[in-house]
Amino acid sequence: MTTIFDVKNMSYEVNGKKILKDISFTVEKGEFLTIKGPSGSGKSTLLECLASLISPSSGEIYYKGKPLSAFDVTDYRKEVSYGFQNASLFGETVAENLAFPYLIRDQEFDRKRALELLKKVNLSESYLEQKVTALSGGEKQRIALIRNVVFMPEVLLLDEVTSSLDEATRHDIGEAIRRFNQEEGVTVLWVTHNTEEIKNATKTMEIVAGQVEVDTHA
Ligand SMILES: Nc1ncnc2c1ncn2[C@@H]1O[C@H](COP(=O)(O)OP(=O)(O)OP(=O)(O)O)[C@@H](O)[C@H]1O
Repeated sequence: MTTIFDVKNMSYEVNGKKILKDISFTVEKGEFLTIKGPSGSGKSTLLECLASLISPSSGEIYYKGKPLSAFDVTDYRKEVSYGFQNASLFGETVAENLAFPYLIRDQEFDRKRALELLKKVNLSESYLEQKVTALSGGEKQRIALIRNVVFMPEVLLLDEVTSSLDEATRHDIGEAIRRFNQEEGVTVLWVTHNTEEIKNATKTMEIVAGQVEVDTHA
């Protein structure tokens, strides 16, 4: 088994207040972990640390055995992709957004791959040429999700990506995430409170008073 994350005695402190208190846990390759906890408990803070957007105040996060601080951030982001609520799209069209991952890799846009991904989140091919300003919130969220997996990452970190959406859209996105995990082996860490979404997980983590409690689903 490959250990993806090994979090060792990590704390995160802001303005003298300890949000995460000396937490330790591991995440193995292919796991589907959901993270829950009361508002303000530190769920986003934890994901932001794992995404290398912020640094822990103390302790260390190892990614595949190497401390996060030793990685080049650009290389790291290619492997560990981060999606959040109300993710913003840019440019004019959906195609521009899905072409962006190719642009930063100096590669030619693969239209076929883009169409295949649209299908995975239940959107028709015509969406490729749609203007981003014409999309609904749920459509934007689906495009943002597939933009994260144009080049399949090793890890998907997701922060409440479905919380403002209706049940049907939620289901579509949840199903796509489940498939990325089961069919493509992506390791998923997903902040969500939705019981349907939690059911797909192999583990649930709860953050309570700065500590993590892990429940391995039997
Ligand atoms: N940059 C910051 N400056 C001040 N306080 C911060 C900062 N970042 C986080 N916090 C505080 O840390 C705590 C944890 O925030 P975080 O966003 O991680 O919680 P959360 O569990 O994701 O909450 P929610 O479910 O409401 O999104 C909160 O009390 C928040 O106000």
